[in-house]
Order: sequence, then structure tokens, then C-alpha cells
Amino acid sequence: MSIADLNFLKALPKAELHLHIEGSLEPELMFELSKRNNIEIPFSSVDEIQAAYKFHNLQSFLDIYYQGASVLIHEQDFYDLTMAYLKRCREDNVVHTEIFFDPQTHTERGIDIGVVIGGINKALCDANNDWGISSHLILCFLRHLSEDEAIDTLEIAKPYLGLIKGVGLDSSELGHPPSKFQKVFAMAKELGLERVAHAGEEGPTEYIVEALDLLDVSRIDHGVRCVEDEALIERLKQDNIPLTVCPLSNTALCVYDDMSQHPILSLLDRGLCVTVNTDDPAYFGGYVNKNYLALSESLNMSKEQAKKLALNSFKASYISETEKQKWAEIIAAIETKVKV
Ligand SMILES: Nc1ncnc2[nH]cnc12
Ligand SMILES: [Zn+2]
Repeated sequence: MSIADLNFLKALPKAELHLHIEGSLEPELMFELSKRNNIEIPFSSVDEIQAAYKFHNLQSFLDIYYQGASVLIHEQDFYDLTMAYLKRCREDNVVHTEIFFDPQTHTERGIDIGVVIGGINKALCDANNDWGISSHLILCFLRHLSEDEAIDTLEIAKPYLGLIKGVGLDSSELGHPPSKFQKVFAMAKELGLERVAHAGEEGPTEYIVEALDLLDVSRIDHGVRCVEDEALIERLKQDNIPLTVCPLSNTALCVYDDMSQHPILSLLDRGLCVTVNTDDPAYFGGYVNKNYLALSESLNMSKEQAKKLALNSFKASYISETEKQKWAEIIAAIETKVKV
């Protein structure tokens, strides 16, 4: 890709809607926090950590991801983690981000949910004040745990609901259908929270349908397996349900053997509201612009397609209609012709 093309991708304002903050823990910070907090990790160097990042499916990644998160103890750790991610947003011209966090990964280890939310929120406020990056926070339930544990998590989050935009569902998908969490999602809706869920990453198309019908979600995270069901594709299009797609994640976790097989651009061309996101950038090889770049290199993404993906990222977000309009106008004004 030429320098002009790279500059074009960078110039596009973008929103990120599918980012697990724990998945932005870079090996360097993991190592630093393990020393700072005296937490043992089974690696003796940053290189050793990086060498362990070879995954063959979602579970092989999650095992390492939960182990990595064990170095996060104090509010300052969550602040440092979030601030490091927001610096990457600034570099990539990501001007709005909707961040997932997994409270149960921390409360299970005896960390107070207030410590987690406090550290993340302070970094989000600083990035908003200093760099104008806006954000929302989405609390995810771990689907390999029980619904009662998810309900307990929603309960302890109640004092912080003013800082939380919505709830999500993540972790091991296969064997943990959305139907398992119908009650807690109804409670979240009652509390006025937005709802999203991972579905159709490794799991079958039925999980996408369940997330829509039983959890009443307004976005699907991943959702790429919708390509197996024509009627579902039509429904997602008609009902304007966005998919937060994560290209580099999908190849790192072997959902696709090669990026050239990825369906994101064909779904875009069919009129679905697909968006580009990182999922767990510290583990999957890059942040937002790297994901766009991969689509350029492997799928020959055009500049018009890139603009549409950036536009979709704001359309699919939970920002106000006025803000959406503002970003749409800015994106529309970006020149697609290479200037000499
Ligand atoms: N890609 C992914 N799928 C499900 N749960 C996750 N938690 C972090 N990354 C995830
Ligand atoms: Zn995810």
C-alpha cells in the first residue's frame, strides 16, 4: 500500500465498537505490572510472552488472556492499561470508542468492581479532556459462568450505572448460548442499559438469532457466521442490526485460514452495517488502522469501501444523532482521489 493510501486511512475519523480493554494489555505492560504487583506469570521476558501468542481457536486464546489479566490489581493499573489503549486511538484517529470490560475476571480474584471502573473511567475522562476522544463503557458478562453470577455482577455494578452505557456477553461461545442469559439481559433492559452480545464468531447462526430474539440486542459482536444463512443476512439488513467485525482477530483465532477468505467486504457490499474493530489488539497483531490495512492488502478494499466502513462505525455507535451527522459530513468531505 502506498504512503498516500496509508495517509488516507489515517485521515479517516473512526469509531471503535468492539474492544476488550483487557485485550489491549501489551506484553511490555503485562511484564511491568507483574513486577510492580509481585504477580507471577509463566514468562520470563516480553519475547517469551509474544512467543506464546499462537492460537488455534477462541478457547486457546482465552486461557492466555485470563492469565494475562491477573497482573491488574490497583486502580492505577486499570488507568495505565486504558490510557495506553487511548494513545493508540489517538495515533489511529479513532475519535470515539465503546469499551468492553469483564468485571468477573477481576472480582473473582477479589478486586473490587469500583477499582476496575474507577481506573478505566479516569483514563476515559482524561482522554476526553486532553484529546477530545469520546467513549462509552460496556459491561460484559462471562458466558462460561452461570446466569446467577451475571445477575450478581449486575447488582454490584448498580452504584456505577451512571458510567455504564450497556451490557454485553463474551468469553467461550460454544456450549453457552444467549438463551442462558435471558433473565439478566431483561434486567439490564429494565435498568435502561443498551444490549450487545458476541454471537456467530465460532458459534452457529442460531446463536445470532437467539441474541436478537431473546436478549433484544441492538448490535451483534462478530456475527460473521451469518453468511451461512441467507434469511438471517436479510433480517440483519432489514432491521439495520450492525455487526462489529474484527478481521485480525478472526484470522488469529483461525475462524478464517487467510484474510483473503474474510466476508466483511461482501457483507458491506450487500448493504449490511458492518464495522471494523480490533477485539484484543495486544494479542491479535494490531489496532484499528492495522485492521483496515489488512483489508486493503488482502481484499483490495477501495477507498469508497473504507469510507463506508468508517461511516458505519459512527452509525452503529451509541453517540447522539447530532454527533453521527457531524462525523458523516466530515467523512463525506474526505477526498478519495490521490492528491499529488
Ligand atoms: N474474541 C472474543 N470472543 C469472546 N470473548 C472474548 N473476550 C475477549 N475476546 C473475546
Ligand atoms: Zn470480542
